[in-house]
Amino acid sequence: MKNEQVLDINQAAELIRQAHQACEDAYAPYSCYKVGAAVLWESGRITSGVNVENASYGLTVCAERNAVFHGIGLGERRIKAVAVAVPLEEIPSPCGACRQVIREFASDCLVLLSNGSGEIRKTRLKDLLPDSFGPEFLKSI
Ligand SMILES: O=c1ccn([C@H]2C[C@H](O)[C@@H](CO)O2)c(=O)[nH]1
Ligand SMILES: [Zn+2]
Repeated sequence: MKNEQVLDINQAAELIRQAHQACEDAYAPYSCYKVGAAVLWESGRITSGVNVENASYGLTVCAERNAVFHGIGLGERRIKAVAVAVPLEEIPSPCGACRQVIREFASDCLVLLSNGSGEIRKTRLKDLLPDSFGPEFLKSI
């Protein structure tokens, strides 16, 4: 049940810092809504990502998914926590697609949402995506 563990305060601060730092490189020329995300894996590694928009709007990929996919490509499989940061007043909230992608690698995990003033909303994947569908459902097939 490692996913249920509470994060060390320094790890949480570092995760949020990396999400904010990533946010600076977000590519969001159409929405101008820049997002940075950082994922803490069970290994202790942190990967980050930004939203990448496209002139063909539907090809846009969120910061959260890019941060997760970066870790998967490095061999990571278990997410411990995710931080999402925006440089605005409104605290961000991951979209449904990103919640489901995080769910693939964590049945539950800490989710830290931070705005431009450094305010933090602390929540959990289970609260953001209740009664979720995940890999275990396919194990009996
Ligand atoms: O949690 C979120 C919400 C939105 N976006 C991106 C997608 C798009 O580029 C822009 C506006 O939706 O923000 C993210 O990266 N993460
Ligand atoms: Zn998303």
